[in-house]
Amino acid sequence: MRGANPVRPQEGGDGQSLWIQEVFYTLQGEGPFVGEPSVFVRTGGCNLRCHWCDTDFESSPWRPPLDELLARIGELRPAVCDLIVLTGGEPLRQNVVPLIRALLERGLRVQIETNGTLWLDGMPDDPRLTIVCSPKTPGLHPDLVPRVSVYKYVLAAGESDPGDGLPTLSTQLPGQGARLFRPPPGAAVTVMPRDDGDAERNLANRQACTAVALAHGYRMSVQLHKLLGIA
Ligand SMILES: C[S@@+](CC[C@H](N)C(=O)[O-])C[C@H]1O[C@@H](n2cnc3c(N)ncnc32)[C@H](O)[C@@H]1O
Ligand SMILES: Nc1nc2[nH]cc(C(=O)O)c2c(=O)[nH]1
Ligand code: SF4
Ligand SMILES: [Mg+2]
Repeated sequence: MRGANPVRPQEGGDGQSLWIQEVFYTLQGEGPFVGEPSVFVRTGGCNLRCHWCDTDFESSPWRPPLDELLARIGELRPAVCDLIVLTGGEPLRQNVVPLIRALLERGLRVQIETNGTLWLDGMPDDPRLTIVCSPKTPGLHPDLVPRVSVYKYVLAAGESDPGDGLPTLSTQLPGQGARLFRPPPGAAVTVMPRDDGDAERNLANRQACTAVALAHGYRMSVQLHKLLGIA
């Protein structure tokens, strides 16, 4: 929300009802499953406030019971799609473990998009659960790090470290220096150009991101959905 959202702490709760911004059927536009038909579940609220965040996650009053949410996912999901993406806002801010368990029990795959600062006890350890972490802070939750499949860094021109190409500025405070979390050796790293809402800057961000990917051997992900003009 371009740094305009309230910072909300992690909620406890039994996960039997969740605050949901939207549920929609689209193509995964980012990361390891890019291009795959997916049902997105966007949870409300976030525990961070990234000044360049491109997403609204505060405008929905919907807090359905789990069964109602699962029914909505079922309505939107054609049989050809078995991928559910949990995003937000910050999906691990709420207790999404019961939702994840219910989706896995239905034979579906689940991918989480997370900022990596939170964790939930009882998170299933299932090969059909994929955690993609997009670091925003110098530190991540220690229990999350071993569960991350891919680290996906958002990059802007002139804001990456010449040593490893990864971000050098704070995502929370415009213009402030910060060395964001660095992945463990051998971890899968994807870089993705930041959408600054300006064609010229976005071109520079894509060019810078391409150069970093080529120089450091990272995978490059563009936000496919924005190129296609879909949600
Ligand atoms: C809106 S966030 C929600 C999930 C989680 N809070 C996170 O940050 O990973 C989903 C993805 O969009 C990325 N993102 C947010 N704003 C962006 C922007 N302006 N340009 C490119 N990617 C952006 C985030 O880094 C993250 O990978
Ligand atoms: N199509 C599409 N793919 C996405 N991948 C991550 C997204 C997000 O906002 O978490 C996103 C999104 O908002 N739309
Ligand atoms: S952590 Fe994710 S949802 Fe929260 S403000 Fe940053 S990019 Fe947006
Ligand atoms: Mg998005």
